[in-house]
Amino acid sequence: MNAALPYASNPCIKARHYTISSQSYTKITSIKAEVATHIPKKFSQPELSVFGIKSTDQLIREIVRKQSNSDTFDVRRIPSFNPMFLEEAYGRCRDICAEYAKTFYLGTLLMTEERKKAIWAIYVWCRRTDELVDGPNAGYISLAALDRWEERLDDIFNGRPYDMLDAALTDTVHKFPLDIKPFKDMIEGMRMDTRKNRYANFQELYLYCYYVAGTVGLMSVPVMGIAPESLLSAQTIYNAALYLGIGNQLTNILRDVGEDASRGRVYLPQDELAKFGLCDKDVFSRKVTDGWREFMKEQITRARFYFDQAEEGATQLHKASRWPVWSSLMLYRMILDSIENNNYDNLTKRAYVGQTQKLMALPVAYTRAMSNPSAVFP
Ligand SMILES: CC(C)=CCC/C(C)=C/CC/C(C)=C/CC/C(C)=C/[C@@H]1[C@@H](COP(=O)(O)OP(=O)(O)O)[C@]1(C)CC/C=C(\C)CC/C=C(\C)CCC=C(C)C
Ligand SMILES: [Mn+2]
Repeated sequence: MNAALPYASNPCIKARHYTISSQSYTKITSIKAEVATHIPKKFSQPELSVFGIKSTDQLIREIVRKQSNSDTFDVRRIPSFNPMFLEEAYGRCRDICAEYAKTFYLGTLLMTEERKKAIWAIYVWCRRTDELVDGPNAGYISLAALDRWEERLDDIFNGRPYDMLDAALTDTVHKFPLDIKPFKDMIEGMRMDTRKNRYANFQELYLYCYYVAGTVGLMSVPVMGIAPESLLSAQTIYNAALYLGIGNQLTNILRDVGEDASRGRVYLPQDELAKFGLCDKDVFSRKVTDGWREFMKEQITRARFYFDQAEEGATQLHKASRWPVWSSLMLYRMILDSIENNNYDNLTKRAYVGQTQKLMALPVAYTRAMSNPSAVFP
């Protein structure tokens, strides 16, 4: 199908005429087959340094250096919590994770006791952070409130938690070498969400995805642990964690197009919508056209690319963490299949993965997770 749209019939095109030949479109759809062998220019990772902030390589290098060198690691006051208090704190984190994130919660049940508690504590902090701008009270959020939330984060890391849920994270940062930087960057992502509800291009969207989701990957690696027998560098594995977060967020954005539009938010890159003769009006009209389907095929291909890049790192994690991470990776990626099965109607339908499908994926995730980590991919 030629996705070219004549100028006259396209209500969204203002000053420029966009065409995409069928040959180049075939090239894009065939890129999926190539993605396992090399990183095609089209989907190479945009660099954060273009925004005047540290590149992801620099960011990860600093985190890895800090975490591998205990005497430079942030000195924290060692909290002395009552064991009963901590048990209740983690129990509340567990209940929140089970209630609000069934897929992640299923993944955590495959983890060791200490790791699952740590992820529940990290999840709760992430969910509370997200709820500041996405929750029922988001209308009252201010930059001052986000600054106060960041001060509370500093207190958590300094052994002075504000409440029981914060205390679970204080205990976690004392048990695992978590760095505060990804947590601070997630708060920066929420500041970005309060001032920005359109994204001109993928570079801008990538920055947002790093802030709200890539950071989750960076937070999680010290808890998941790296396989001692892994031949890959920590930097490579952290990059994979970043990719998993990016893949999750891109998928989340594609799943929630309708829901986000009803809140006046369009995360889809404006220049890529325009390339297919689309604009915000098409999103708000909820009309699933052929142009929309072609646009969605490219978006799904790119999201899958990031999951594919994460696979290499997931296999290099500590043996006890690989199955939960592989499960989470596969289950979230299956949302993309659901969007395809809905014939790309993510404007009126919310794609989901049924419980049976989730359970059937677990043994497949297990076999993928148990492949040999020292078999470094070509
Ligand atoms: C088992 C497992 C993977 C656990 C990770 C659980 C965890 C800590 C998740 C935090 C999720 C969260 C609430 C983040 C706040 C911002 C936000 C909402 C991010 C989006 C998540 C989806 O949330 P939800 O589906 O509830 O969406 P709605 O709010 O309803 O729209 C995100 C899409 C980001 C999620 C990112 C990850 C889960 C990244 C996980 C990466 C790792 C665990 C790294 C693994 C390591 C390697 C080497 C691959
Ligand atoms: Mn969402």
